[in-house]
Amino acid sequence: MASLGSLPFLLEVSRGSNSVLLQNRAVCRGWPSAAAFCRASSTDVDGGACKVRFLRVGKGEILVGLSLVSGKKGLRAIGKGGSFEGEEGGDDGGINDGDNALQATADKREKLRAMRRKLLQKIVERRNLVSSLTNSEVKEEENMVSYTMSDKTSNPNLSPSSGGPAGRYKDRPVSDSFSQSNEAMISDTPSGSVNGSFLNKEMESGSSTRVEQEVADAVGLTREASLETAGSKTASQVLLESSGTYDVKDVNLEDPLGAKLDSTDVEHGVNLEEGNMEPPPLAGANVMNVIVVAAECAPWSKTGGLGDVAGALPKALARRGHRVMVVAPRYRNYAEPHDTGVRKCYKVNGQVCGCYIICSLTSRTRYMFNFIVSMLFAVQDMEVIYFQAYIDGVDFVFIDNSLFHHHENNIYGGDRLEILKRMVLFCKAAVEVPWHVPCGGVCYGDGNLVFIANDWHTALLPVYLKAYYRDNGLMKFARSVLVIHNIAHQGRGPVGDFFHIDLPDYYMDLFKLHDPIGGDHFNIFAAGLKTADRVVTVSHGYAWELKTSEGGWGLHEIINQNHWKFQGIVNGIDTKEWNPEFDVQLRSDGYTNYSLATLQTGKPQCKAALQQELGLPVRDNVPILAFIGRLDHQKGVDLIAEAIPWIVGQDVQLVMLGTGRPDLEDMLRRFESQYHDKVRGWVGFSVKMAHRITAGADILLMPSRFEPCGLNQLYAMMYGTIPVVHAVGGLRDTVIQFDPYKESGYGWTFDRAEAHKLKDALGNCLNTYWNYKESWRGLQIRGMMQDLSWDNAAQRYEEVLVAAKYQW
Ligand SMILES: Nc1ncnc2c1ncn2[C@@H]1O[C@H](COP(=O)(O)OP(=O)(O)O[C@H]2O[C@H](CO)[C@@H](O)[C@H](O)[C@H]2O)[C@@H](O)[C@H]1O
Repeated sequence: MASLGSLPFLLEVSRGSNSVLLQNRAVCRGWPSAAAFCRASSTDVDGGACKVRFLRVGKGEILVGLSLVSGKKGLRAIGKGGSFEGEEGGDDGGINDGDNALQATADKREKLRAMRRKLLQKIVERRNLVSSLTNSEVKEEENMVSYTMSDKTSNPNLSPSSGGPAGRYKDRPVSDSFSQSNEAMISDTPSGSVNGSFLNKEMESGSSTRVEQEVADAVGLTREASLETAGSKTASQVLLESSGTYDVKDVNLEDPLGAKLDSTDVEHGVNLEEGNMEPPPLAGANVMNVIVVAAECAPWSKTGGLGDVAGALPKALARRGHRVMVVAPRYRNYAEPHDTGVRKCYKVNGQVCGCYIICSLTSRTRYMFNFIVSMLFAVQDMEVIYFQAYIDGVDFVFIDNSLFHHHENNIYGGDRLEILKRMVLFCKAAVEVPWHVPCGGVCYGDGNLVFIANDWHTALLPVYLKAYYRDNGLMKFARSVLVIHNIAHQGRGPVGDFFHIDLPDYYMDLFKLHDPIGGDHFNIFAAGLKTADRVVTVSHGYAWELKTSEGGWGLHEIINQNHWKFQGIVNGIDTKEWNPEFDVQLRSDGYTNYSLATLQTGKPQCKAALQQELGLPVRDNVPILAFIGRLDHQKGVDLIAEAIPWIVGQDVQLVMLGTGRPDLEDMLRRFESQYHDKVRGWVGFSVKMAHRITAGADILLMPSRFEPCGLNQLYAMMYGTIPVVHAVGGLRDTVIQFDPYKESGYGWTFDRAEAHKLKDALGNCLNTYWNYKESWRGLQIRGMMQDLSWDNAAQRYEEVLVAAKYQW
């Protein structure tokens, strides 16, 4: 029995030759006087000897070692009144570390203390720097706001840089959210970096990498173990924790030291609790490295909802404590990311040598066929350059190659083989990012790693992960999750397309799908669904629909066969980008920000500004109906067209914004010229107008034939705009029908994608708008009060990531 007094301690349970059981390690920290306990899971101790040791990192400078040997399940070590004892067959062998070990550990501890002193010194220096900058920051923020208000540049996303403390962005355009994030970084970060988010990260990591290693050394862990122990914490978190300022309340949360030190550092007089401490990760012990791979990512590239999700979900995952990266193609020269200097070559558009050999071994004819294919489509070594930026807690990595250039307005454009070539290169380059691209000085590595691929464009990633790496004993701990945003697009082609994706012959079956009409074809989504460790879709309603022959678009059987790994999670929204209170698009041209408290004045002002901007009669008492979206069959814009004679017969105004099918674009233009006093059809992609219409309109129409989730109805509700939707997919999940008796619900729904159904629902909606003002206000308030943020969804995603991680 060893007395510990009342000092902080770390209890570490290990088994066999591993000094640390990374996945099943049980750690206990706290004060021995409390009844702290550590329970090792049965897999830790069943049938094997366990060693338990205490590491003390406190002022008393006492180290106590103690061994427990147990062949039984449920080993427990219980601390009571400053002493520890083994239970259930545990044998408290007493202190068994020799003097030498004690001396070595004492040395390490001394090293740690020196590091901590150095670190605290840095914190003091940086804090002083921050306070000296505070005044100038405030001024510069004001400047930036006024600059943005007068901004009349054509790109709605860009406003001139404040040229403020984020000196990195000085003298060049930077999106408003980036300016904000840089400012937030400057004020939030305990170290008070003045160099903008990316430099801040670099600064943190530059020193933290060293410190991490030293900390790991000091407690006898390998570097990998240390990184994995710290889970996916950012370098700054590791730093803070190693400096003892991390107030750990969750017993599952692990850090290399595990010691809670006094928050007031006597030597330097720094009260760390007053600083901007990062709270413990919400993900607890589940923190991991997450890489979201998508063909588009807002605000850099966006054709629709996928861009929004790729821009927002990662931030929510990062807020939970995960180390998160987004990988997207670099379609043009973006302002924020910098060249990492990393260059790699990947083969595209043909067979790899290994594949030729396999083919030649199996069949002479196949060899000949491959040979001809390779003659027709020469194998090319394409060099990619990796760019990187760190914004809002997320690493954004952009893959550069001339194949991607100038495609930001035409991401899925070009002929089938061109798109395929882009996606092959993108997926090949993305899957190796965790090996090659240092983010904040440290690569993600492939342990504790989950990729999140999105739609067919990146559905090759799970396949490459398996075929190139896991089948060959590499990336053994990396997993993949595939998210279905829209099953209608699948990456289909003739079977011969298989020879462009560089996979061994025996992978062909994954891609081959029989179409009742077209016969056998090549299908990328099918292969991704079969290969991914988990599959998610973006609402519960759509998850159900995908399993039906009507909703699965030919993939329902595969989805049903993989039911066990399939799940619906309703999208969230970026409540910073899409929030009437902070929306930067509402700060000029007569628009105004508003909240629930100022809804009664703010929204009418936005409405008047919208009418003014679009040249519609400025009238407060006329409801504005809006449609925003891609002009295609999915979105049901033709149902609005069918209902237009009835619509224009009402005292309403109609505003439609969209791009897509040329015939539907023409239709918008025609409506505008035909009903010029009531209808506006804006053909084009304008983020600014999407925000302004959402704020100024009273009613949003979403007659989608199918809608996996739908984001516009969520944005509408946040802005007090009432949705009228076809109850399908995610629209059914998110828009609850208004009940006038209970005064509940968020809008109107109709059950079939037919024009008369739309008219019925819209008629009821307009009746309420004109005659039941209180009910209308109730609808607005309920909609605005919902928590539609990504935080809930991120938690659900985390469950999926964990399930994937532990799947073998
Ligand atoms: N002309 C235009 N100008 C400016 N902005 C425009 C625009 N047209 C569309 N947008 C914007 O693009 C986004 C569209 O999001 P949606 O979720 O409605 O659609 P999408 O069908 O692309 O996404 C797919 O993926 C998402 C994400 O999972 C699912 O919600 C959805 O159901 C599924 O079809 C919104 O941010 C909208 O404002």
